[in-house]
This record gives sequence, C-alpha cells and structure tokens, in this order.
Amino acid sequence: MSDHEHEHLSEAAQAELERLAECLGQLHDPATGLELDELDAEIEVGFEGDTVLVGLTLGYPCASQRDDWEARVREACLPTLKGGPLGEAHLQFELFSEITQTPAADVPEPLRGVKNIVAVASGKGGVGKSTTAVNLALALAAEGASVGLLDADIYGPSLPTMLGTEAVRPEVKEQKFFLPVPAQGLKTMSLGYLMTEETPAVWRGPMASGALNQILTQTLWCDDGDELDYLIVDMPPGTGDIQLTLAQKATLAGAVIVTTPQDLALKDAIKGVEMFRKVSVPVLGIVENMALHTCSNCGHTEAIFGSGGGERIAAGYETRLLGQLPLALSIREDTDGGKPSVVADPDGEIAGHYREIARRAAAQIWLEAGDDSPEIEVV
Ligand SMILES: Nc1ncnc2c1ncn2[C@@H]1O[C@H](COP(=O)(O)OP(=O)(O)OP(=O)(O)O)[C@@H](O)[C@H]1O
Repeated sequence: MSDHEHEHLSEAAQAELERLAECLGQLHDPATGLELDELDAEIEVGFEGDTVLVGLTLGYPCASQRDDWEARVREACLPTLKGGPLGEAHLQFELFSEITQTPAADVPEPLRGVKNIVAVASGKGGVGKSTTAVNLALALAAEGASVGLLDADIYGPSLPTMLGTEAVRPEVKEQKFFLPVPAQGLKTMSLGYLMTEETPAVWRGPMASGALNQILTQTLWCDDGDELDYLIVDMPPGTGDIQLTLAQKATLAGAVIVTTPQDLALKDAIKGVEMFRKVSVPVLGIVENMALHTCSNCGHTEAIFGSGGGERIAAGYETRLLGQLPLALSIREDTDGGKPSVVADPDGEIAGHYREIARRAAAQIWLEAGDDSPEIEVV
C-alpha cells in the first residue's frame, strides 16, 4: 500500500488490522503443533480498495494446505472484522513457503545450492526405509519444494526400481561429475545407476564407503543454477561406520528414522536416534511403518505387531512421531511397480499420510533453524 493510501486509512481501521494480526498469531500450525506466534512465521495484513489482504509465510512446503489455511484465517478474521470499520471488506488470503537453508561450512562444490540434506535411516534392513524415503521426497515435491533423492543404499539400491529408471545411466560432466537423473519431478542419483552386471551387489566396508563418498561428492545437484530445497538421502540400513561417515561428511539438516512396531526393530531405531545425536544431527522424528494392518476381506484394522512403540520411543528420546503407515498391499505394489503411492494415487489416504509426514519433517527443520521470533507486519 502506498503512503498516500496509508494516510487515508483511518486510525480505527489501522487498529483493526493490528487486532487482526494479533488474532492470526494465535492460529495453530498443524505441522508443528505450535501457534504462529511461537514460530518464525511471517504474517502480513493490509488493506487495499475494499479488500483486507492476509499473507502467511511458513518455512516448510505446504501447497496442499492452502484451502485449510484460508478457512482457518477466515474463521479467525471474520468475527473480528464484523461490525468494525472494515466490516464490509472482502478478505483475500495468500499462503507462501520460504524454505530456510541449514548453515554449513566447507560445502563441496557439487552440494552447493542444496539447502537441506535429510537422511532417512533405519537401525535394520527391510523396515521400508527406501519406500519411505522415495515417498517422502515425492511428497515434499508435491507440496511445492524442489527435491533431490540420493539412494545411498549400497547393499541394495532400490531407487531405480521404485522410480522405473532401471535402464538409465547418468550423464557425466567434465569427466568428473555425474548429473542427477530426472524422474517423476525429482532429481535422482543412485548407486544402482552405476552398477553393471560385473559390479558386486554386496560391497565390502572400505569399498562401500568409498563408493558412497564418491556419489555424494561427485553428483552436481544444482548444475542448472536452480537450488534444491531438500536432498533426501536413503541411507544404508544399520548404524555402523558407513552411516556415521555419511552423517559427518555432509552437514545434515536432520534425520528421519524409520521403524516397524516389532520390538527388535524398535531397539534398532533407538540405536539410530543415538547415532545421529552423537554426531549432533537433529533427529526430526520417527516414522512407524507397517503399523496397522487392514484386512482386505473385512476391512478390520489391527495393530498386528503391537501398537504405540514409535510413540514411546519418540517420547522417551525427546523426538516426535512424524506419522504411521499401514501395512498395505498397495504400498508394495506401487513402489515395486515404479510408481510410489504419492504419485500413483496422489489424492488417496496413503499419499495423504506421506504428505503429512513430509510437512512435519520439513517443519521440524524450520524449527531447528529458527530463532522463534514471529514477524508480524501491518502495512
Ligand atoms: N507400509 C508398507 N506396506 C506394505 N509393504 C511395504 C510397506 N513399506 C514397505 N513395503 C515393502 O517392503 C519391502 C521392503 O521395503 P524397502 O525396500 O523400502 O525396505 P528397506 O528398509 O529400504 O530395505 P533395505 O534395508 O533392504 O534397503 C518392499 O517390497 C516394499 O514395497
């Protein structure tokens, strides 16, 4: 709004906008469970013509939440406006995302432009870590972020199968760098792209971490000049030296730990949490996979592996349960068929779970980075 218009806005109207901003600050952000006031969110309130303009900027991608936010904003604003000096005004709402960057020193050239590196890890194999990583990456992209996915699972790189890119080989630049392979809206890189029939599928320790190191530091993620909001790294399963090296090599924004509800997997998940803590990587939360089983005959849902495990670890280890995925045939069929659930059925319930997990994990990165002082601007 121009200064000129400002002058014409009565003091009463100005005070009304300020009241509105205050009232918006108390809105609850579902991804963090906090009020906007407690977050580094930006709330802009203005008046132009006959319209009250409300802008909200959050630090995580949330395109699918626009309508929900608009409904929440309307519900909060309309009673405040009613009968006041701006009572006849229309309300226009806009939602923005501004993804912060994890500060890092000595970033190797290929990782420059990558704002946040997120490890998806599990204490043991077979819990659905890769399925979670690929769906998480696709869900972040569906929410509006630019996303890369690095399959660092040297023991069984599954990304090419999950994204239907088996026959693809990455381009090589200046005989030194790999260019990521575009797939389903993501920039992807996998050791699977580099393995030939002669390459051993099971690598030994030093060879494995060498390959991993190479793929991490030789993939030019932002060669096109665009930034990547998130690089999701599908880690090798376990909590040994390889995982530790990787966690130390790049400055990680955080780690997501995938577990199943069985006791053993949970004990392994705790090891994962402890490993990241040891190297000062924030644990963004826990994803409990195969948590519930829905009987395909009668539709009855049951926690066949026991319930509440992920929640218990999250509480005991001061982290959060980001979400739970059911044991669902469709998840397996989608991923094994080269179209993960977030893409295969974008409006389905499963995709909804993954998107919610993605928003919560990304919001947690924002929380870790933020100084928690809200910016409220009345223009
Ligand atoms: N929630 C689920 N419901 C049904 N099947 C699932 C679910 N999550 C994963 N799967 C299936 O389980 C198998 C193992 O999953 P995935 O490869 O993601 O596990 P992983 O932990 O990455 O394994 P590894 O450690 O071997 O890499 C796959 O066939 C996958 O499709």
